[in-house]
Amino acid sequence: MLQLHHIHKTYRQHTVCHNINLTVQQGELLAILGKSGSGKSTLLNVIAGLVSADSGDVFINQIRHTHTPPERREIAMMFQDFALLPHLNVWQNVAFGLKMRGVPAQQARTLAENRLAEVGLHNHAERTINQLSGGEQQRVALARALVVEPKVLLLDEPFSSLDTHLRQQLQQQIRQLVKQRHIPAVLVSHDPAEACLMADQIALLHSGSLIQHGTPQALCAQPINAAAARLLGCLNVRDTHYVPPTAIHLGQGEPCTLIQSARQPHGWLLVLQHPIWGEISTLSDQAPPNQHIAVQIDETQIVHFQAA
Ligand SMILES: Nc1ncnc2c1ncn2[C@@H]1O[C@H](COP(=O)(O)OP(=O)(O)OP(=O)(O)O)[C@@H](O)[C@H]1O
Repeated sequence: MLQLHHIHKTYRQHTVCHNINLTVQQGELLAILGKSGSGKSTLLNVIAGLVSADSGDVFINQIRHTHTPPERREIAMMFQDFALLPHLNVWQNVAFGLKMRGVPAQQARTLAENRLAEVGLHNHAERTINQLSGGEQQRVALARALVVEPKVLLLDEPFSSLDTHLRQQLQQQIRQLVKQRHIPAVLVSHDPAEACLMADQIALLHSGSLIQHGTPQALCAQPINAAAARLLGCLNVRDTHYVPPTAIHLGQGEPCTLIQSARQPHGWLLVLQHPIWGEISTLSDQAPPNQHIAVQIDETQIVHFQAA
């Protein structure tokens, strides 16, 4: 289990982590969502020991690691840019961390090959890194992260350079491995869809503060304020309220002007001008009419944000 207690960090007078408290259980993946500069990487680096917090504590499996050097925290990190060593082949890259820990060469090779098999790369062990695609390189990075049997897995936007298909494959694979290995994992992301797909819980960071924390379903149903709703990628967000697309029904109620329609994989995304609620977006399984459409909003599903 990973626990953060009252983590606080400032750079000069600028607070980048403001009294952060979080717990990630074994086999659970926590996604940290926030805008650029909100403090996501700083928090990850505090967990890894690469940055010292001004105050607060990091616990791994109930043991305080606040002042443990990074190499003794038993944490594995995966980054956006893979950080593989080009002069070593695939299995040597995976075995590198074991070699540094003094594991005998043959044993390190066997363990590396087992991890490569786990990520579907057992036939690529002898290749050089530049003979691999981006997705394969990222799976080598995953095998390398897991081979040292880490107590915590940290993922700093590891999918941003992959195409949609590879990204989905690796997202699923990481989720499965975190469950199988029963380790806590923390994923830093800008992408609400990725966070909702992968995470058991999401923490929303805004200017260094944790503004909301919970399951993806709970957060999307009741975002605490407009900033939280926007971070979650919700449509129909105003500073005072949020209308979930599911609260909007087509075919009766107020006539609305159709501003825009776009075909999506799961139907039509419509943007409408409603006489009371202003611009709203909804999904429809039917092709929209030309200019006007009747819309009813189910007011019971409107979430009103707390006053700031
Ligand atoms: N070593 C440093 N010295 C001074 N300021 C820093 C340092 N590292 C980060 N910062 C500042 O702290 C703030 C948070 O940075 P951080 O990298 O944690 O944000 P982030 O949410 O990960 O951003 P991004 O999504 O762009 O990677 C930023 O304003 C950044 O400029």
